Amino acid sequence: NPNADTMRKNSPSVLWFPPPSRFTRNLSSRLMSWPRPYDGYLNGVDSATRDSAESLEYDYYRESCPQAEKIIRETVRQIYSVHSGVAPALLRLVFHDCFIKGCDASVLLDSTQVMNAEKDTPPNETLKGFDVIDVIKAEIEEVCPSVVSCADILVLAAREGLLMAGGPFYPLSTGRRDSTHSYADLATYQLPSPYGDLSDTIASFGSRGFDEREIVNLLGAHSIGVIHCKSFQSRLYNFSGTNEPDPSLDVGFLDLMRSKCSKSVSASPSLSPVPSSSQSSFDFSNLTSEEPGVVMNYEGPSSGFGTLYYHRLLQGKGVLYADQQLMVGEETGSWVRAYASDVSLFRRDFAETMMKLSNLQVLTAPNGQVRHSCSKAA
Ligand code: HEM
Ligand SMILES: [Ca+2]
Repeated sequence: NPNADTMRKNSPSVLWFPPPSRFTRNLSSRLMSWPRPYDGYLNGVDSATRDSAESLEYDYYRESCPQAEKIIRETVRQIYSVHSGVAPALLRLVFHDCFIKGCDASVLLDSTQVMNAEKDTPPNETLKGFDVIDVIKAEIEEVCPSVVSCADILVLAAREGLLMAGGPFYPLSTGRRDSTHSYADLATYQLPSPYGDLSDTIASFGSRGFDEREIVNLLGAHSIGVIHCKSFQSRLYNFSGTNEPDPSLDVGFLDLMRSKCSKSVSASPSLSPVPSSSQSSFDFSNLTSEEPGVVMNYEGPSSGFGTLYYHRLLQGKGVLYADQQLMVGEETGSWVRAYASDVSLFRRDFAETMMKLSNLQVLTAPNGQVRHSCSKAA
């Protein structure tokens, strides 16, 4: 594909990571050339389904499975009490699901002989929380088999996790249905790259109906969780092939990040397999990774959801290039300042943008299905 080849040459800085071996085996060589994430794909939201969220219903399972939301809430709380990493894991999982063909649980499907799954693509290499969804689904299946969709479980569980992590609550309607397909090539090309510049990020979110205020707001999700070194390694040592660090990095921050991420990691990104959702022991150990990285609330858990992220951007201390890019735009920059100085504004907006994200392009009856196991189409 000469076209993709040219794009690759022209835009080395927006690539994700070199593909892991499993990916190499699974996907055709066409995908190896990895163009910019959005070229030719600015059709994220299909207008025919944009308003499908209106067919969701508040408390959709009140008769068919009244216990469902309680099971989700309690299971997430229990897991959170031993693994607080469940909150960021589920939040990111919702984002990666809803951005690719809407909130239809397409991200949860396993690869099969005939289909490469989203979870096996490079942008999803470090996604976690699949086993958490499996545990919740198994508990719900015991009381109401094949009634509650994986897509609903995912958005509800993420909301509960966020609440545990100190984030705001938001009401969610239900009645989403699950896809029968997983879209590996869309995930490969359309999930935002950590090396994307502001215009890439605006294009990606804009094509899904999010404006600049909402983008700045949603990225506040990077207040919690872990960012592994390989997601920002080249900013520290070899930015855009210059053999120099990213000049926009604060000097003290550069030293701090280098002390957490040694130069050698960049040469060989981990080829560890994507966590399997079909494992039998539910110890959730893959919610905590051995790989080097930075914990987003590294200055202390007491700082509260939201504030620190924006203050860091103001000081040139955004961890991802894409984070720091929010400061280069006039409008995005002023939203960073607004959220840094008004945490309740941030939280109110975050509740709203999370509702919007959770309702993106949903599948509702008679489309889609309700899976019995979230990693397999029914
Ligand atoms: C331009 C947009 C975005 C980019 C480029 C981006 C990229 C990334 C990257 C590279 C990581 C680290 C992965 C790793 O090293 O393992 C990460 C983590 C994370 N992202 Fe984003 N992200 C974006 C937007 C979002 C949004 C909109 C949300 C949710 C609303 C989100 C939620 C998270 C969370 C919670 C984590 C931590 C995950 C964990 O600890 O398990 N991100 N993101
Ligand atoms: Ca999806």
